[in-house]
Amino acid sequence: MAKDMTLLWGSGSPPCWRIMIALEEKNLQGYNQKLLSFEKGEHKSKEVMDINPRGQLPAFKCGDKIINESCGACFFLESKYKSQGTKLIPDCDAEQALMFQRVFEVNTFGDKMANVIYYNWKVPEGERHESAIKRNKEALTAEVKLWEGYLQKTSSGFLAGKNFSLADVIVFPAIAYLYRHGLSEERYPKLTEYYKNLMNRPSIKATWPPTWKETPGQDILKDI
Ligand SMILES: N[C@@H](CCC(=O)N[C@@H](CS)C(=O)NCC(=O)O)C(=O)O
Repeated sequence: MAKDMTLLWGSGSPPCWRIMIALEEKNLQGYNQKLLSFEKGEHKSKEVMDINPRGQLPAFKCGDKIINESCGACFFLESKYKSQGTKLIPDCDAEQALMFQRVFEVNTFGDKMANVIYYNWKVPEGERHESAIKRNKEALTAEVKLWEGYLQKTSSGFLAGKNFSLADVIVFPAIAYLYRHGLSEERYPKLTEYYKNLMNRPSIKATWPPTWKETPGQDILKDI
């Protein structure tokens, strides 16, 4: 079953990680996988471009079906293997609505995070401004406070309802990325509790980015 799936991935990439968590949760271990290096430019190789013409990771194939968009791949896996492993879409309307809401909010969250973490990479040297850096940091701070608030309102410890769902599969890697880049554990207690609880979940532990185990993180988000 999992043998006809192929995932080309990069360590630490939240989009790649979410597909790996979904595969674990759906008991789809044993898929073909290849860890590629962003540093070496392997995401621009022919092998990747043949699957993902944007030259981005993840590049994911299930049989002859290509689903590179990480959220799409997670929904596809849940839909195809509904009754296998963890049920990731709640039945209850209210929980399902919240799950969809949180899943698609991750795009805004990701953009705001990238605007801070990758500012120097995205903006050429002559076009950089202290005012833009400050504005991006303020926007990310407001965004992180929003997620801290969401978690204050849930008693389950999950993002959408009583159980672990696609919202957690998809958003957890982005939250972990914040901590990897130096987010204060003290300033966001609920987010930190969520992060620390879920980091021990078997699907998350089994797929923890290998490079994160080997190298220290950065402190770029320490004043967020
Ligand atoms: N929307 C895509 C985004 C994938 C993406 O941004 N991948 C990044 C790594 S996290 C990448 O490959 N960046 C290299 C590049 O764009 O050249 C998804 O969610 O799957």
